[in-house]
Amino acid sequence: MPAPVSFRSRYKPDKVVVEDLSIGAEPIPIRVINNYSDEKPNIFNYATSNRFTNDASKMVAPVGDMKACSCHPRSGCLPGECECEDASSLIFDPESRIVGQPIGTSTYNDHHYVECGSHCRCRGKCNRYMSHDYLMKKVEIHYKPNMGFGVIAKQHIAAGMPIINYVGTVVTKEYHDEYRNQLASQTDYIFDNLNEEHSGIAVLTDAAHHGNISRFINHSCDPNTQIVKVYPYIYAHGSEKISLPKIVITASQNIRPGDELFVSYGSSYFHTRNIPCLCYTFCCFVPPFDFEEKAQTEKEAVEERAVRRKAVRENWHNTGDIPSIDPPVFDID
Ligand SMILES: C[S@@+](CC[C@H](N)C(=O)[O-])C[C@H]1O[C@@H](n2cnc3c(N)ncnc32)[C@H](O)[C@@H]1O
Repeated sequence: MPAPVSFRSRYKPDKVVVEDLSIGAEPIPIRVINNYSDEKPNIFNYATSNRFTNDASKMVAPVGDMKACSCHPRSGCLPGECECEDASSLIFDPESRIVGQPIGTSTYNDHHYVECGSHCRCRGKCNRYMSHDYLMKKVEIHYKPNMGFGVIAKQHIAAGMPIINYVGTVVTKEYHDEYRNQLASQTDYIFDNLNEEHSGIAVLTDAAHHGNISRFINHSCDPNTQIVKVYPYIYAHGSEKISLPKIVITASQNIRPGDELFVSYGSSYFHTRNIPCLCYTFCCFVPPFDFEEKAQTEKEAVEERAVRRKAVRENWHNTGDIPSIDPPVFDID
């Protein structure tokens, strides 16, 4: 009689290539799984908060310049009474879930939230805050041949819940244009958190060398997360400086363990880089829409990515110091 095959032995365990990507910076370790090769993510500084180039930090208004709410600490900061609440386009329930707004879209420009904090009269005791500097959800980074590394949820995340802040080096657009050429293939991790609609000042968050797991979130034309801009203060009209929002990635639908997190980069991301979108969703809005044609371009894209990764790795081995091409920075948060 053949020996019974145990359920476990039929499945290969995941190959862990990094035990904790955050090297202890996050409360929950982040494993990196690559069942295809020994490749690890390119080297970067894992960080839980933004850092600013000198030019960008001069643009950010000091706390004293910004307005806050004058609610009593026990008032609960209710709509119609709280200035922070009234300045927000989103409403949150007591568990900090987005409610009262059609969710499921990813256009972050329409979604902003002003959270209360220690600078308000309520001292932030009202729980009207949603940006967490640390990762509050269990996730893993998994390698897939078509898109490279991506973020996989390892727990249920309810629709509307914040997941992680997009963290990187904050630079003004002008400054970035200047050093963009040096970075050439490193522009994959730039988030355009343009503040132009408020102040005319354009700011980017670049997570190429400094960032957290949000830099690994891949694109889908049918994403399950959306971006919310969270302002720490009420924007003071007429100010020459900006109130810089935190970029918070929130679940736009219920996410189950094993689901990959996707955000929408917008079609211009793919047009400017001339690469195909490989999300394979039926609502894919990036040409080519033909699956056969896409399969060919996918092969090219995978090859091209392998070449780019190799170049970055070689640069790292030769110079031993990729972060040296980063602009000078200092931390202000
Ligand atoms: C912000 S990075 C995401 C993390 C990346 N996968 C990695 O391994 O570092 C963006 C890059 O991931 C890949 N990518 C993400 N979503 C994709 C998609 N829908 N189709 C094709 N490539 C995608 C592209 O190479 C893109 O430039």
